[in-house]
Formats: sequence, structure tokens, C-alpha cells
Amino acid sequence: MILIAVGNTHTQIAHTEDGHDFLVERRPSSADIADVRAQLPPPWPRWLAQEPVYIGGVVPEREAAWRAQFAREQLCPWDPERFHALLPNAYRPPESLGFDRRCCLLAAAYDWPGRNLLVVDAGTAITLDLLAEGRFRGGRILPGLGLSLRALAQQTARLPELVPEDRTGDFGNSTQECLLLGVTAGAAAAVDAALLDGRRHYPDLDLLLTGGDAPLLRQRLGHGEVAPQLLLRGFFLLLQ
Ligand SMILES: Nc1ncnc2c1ncn2[C@@H]1O[C@H](COP(=O)(O)OP(=O)(O)OP(=O)(O)O)[C@@H](O)[C@H]1O
Ligand SMILES: CC(C)(CO)[C@@H](O)C(=O)NCCC(=O)O
Ligand SMILES: [K+]
Repeated sequence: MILIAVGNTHTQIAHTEDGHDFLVERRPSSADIADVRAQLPPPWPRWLAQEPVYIGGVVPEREAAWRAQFAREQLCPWDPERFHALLPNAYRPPESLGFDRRCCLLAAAYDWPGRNLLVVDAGTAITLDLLAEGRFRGGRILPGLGLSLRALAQQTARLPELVPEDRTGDFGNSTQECLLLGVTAGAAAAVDAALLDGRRHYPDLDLLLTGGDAPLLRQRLGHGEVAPQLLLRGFFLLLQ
């Protein structure tokens, strides 16, 4: 089957047979979809013409554009509200909880059974979602690393636009170092603060990281487990 997960910055086009191993192509979500499809290497053209396709995401207009790429027989409908039957929660209104957050939470609940986890998805936005005693307990939404850097560059005269990268040390002695350290150490501190807050209720709370900036955050934090395919795994589980 084909899973297409549309994020605000990147779209993952994934092929899986068993829901464990995923072959993934990542493309900017803003790219022309017909071009993306035409440029995928073999055996993608055959897969995209023959296999059942499931589309989900957090950008409705882009999801609709992907849907328009496929024959009606190939497109499989699925029920996003099934999440709420699988993982009890008090999110209101229920339908507003982001697709990516649902997927990551569901995968965490199924693949780390019985564990209390802070599920962190570091993409365009960073979401910190608390999974404890079999329930989604609530979360936090922060600007992502790339977004923070872009916003700082756009709203100031003298800050350059940088892409996130690792910097060792705690305090910078150049504009670049100050920006990179400020944004990465700031996000890492936000993760640690959420862990501390969560551990007041759930002392055995552990950290699970995914998303484009998960490796960078993990490096800065010095702890936490990185699960690169958490979203796709959860998308697959949501369809079962
Ligand atoms: N063109 C771009 N615009 C914004 N961020 C980019 C771009 N290219 C790479 N990035 C990096 O990607 C991060 C955004 O997350 P990325 O898209 O890699 O992960 P994701 O989990 O797939 O996110 P999303 O689902 O929000 O698209 C940014 O913080 C930045 O480091
Ligand atoms: C928070 C983001 C942007 C993270 O990708 C996404 O999950 C989203 O658009 N969510 C909808 C709002 C919500 O989750 O409450
Ligand atoms: K994301």
C-alpha cells in the first residue's frame, strides 16, 4: 500500500507491505505534485498506478491536490475519528487534533505498550504530547527550529536566515552561533521542561522523538529515543 502524509513543510510518500518497513520519499509539500509523481524512480510509477493509496495530512488543500492524482478505485477512504476510539483523550473539539499528532501518539501507544511517554514531533511546529496510563493527556505546540530561525530573520533587520544545525557550547560569540544556540537550546529546554512537568504526575515518563529535527534535538538533549517512522507507523495502525 501507499501512504501519503502531507506535512506543512515536507510530504512523505511511503510504500509498505507490513506496516513495519517503509520505503519513503520526502518532498517539499509546496512542490508541484504532478512533477513529484513523474520524477519518482522505479518501482514507484508501478506502485503509484496499482496499489491502494491512503492520503492524510495537516494541509487540506495539498491533500486534495494529491487525491486528484489517483484513480477513484485506488483511493481508499479511512476514518480519522477512529483515533478517538483507539486512544482515549479529552481534546476539544476532538476533530481539531492534528493528523500527525494522532499518528505519532497511536504508534507510541501500540509499539511502546504500557509506557508513559512524552511524544515529541519536531517539524515545522514542535508538538509535545503526553501519553500516560493509556490516554492522551494533552500537549503543547511550539514553533519549530526552522520556523523560529525564519521568523527571526524576517522580523529583524540584521539577523540572517539560517537553517537549523548543531552547535556545541552554551553561549555564542557570533550572530550565527547565538541564533543557532538560542533556537536549538531553547527548544531542547522546552522539551526538558515538559518532561519535568509531566514527571510530577508520571515519574517514569520517557522521551520519544520524531520529525525532521529530531536528530538535532536529540543531540542537544543528550537523552531520548528517536523513532524516525513514528508518524507513518501510526498512519498504518490507524487504518487497521
Ligand atoms: N524548505 C524548508 N522550509 C522549512 N524547513 C525546512 C526546509 N527544508 C528543510 N527544513 C527543515 O525541516 C524542518 C521542518 O521539519 P521537516 O519538514 O523536516 O519535518 P517534518 O516532521 O516532516 O515536518 P512537517 O511535517 O511539519 O513538514 C525545519 O526545522 C528545517 O530544519
Ligand atoms: C500542530 C501541527 C501544525 C503540527 O504539525 C498540526 O498537528 C496541526 O495543524 N494541528 C491542528 C491543531 C491541533 O492539533 O490542535
Ligand atoms: K510535524
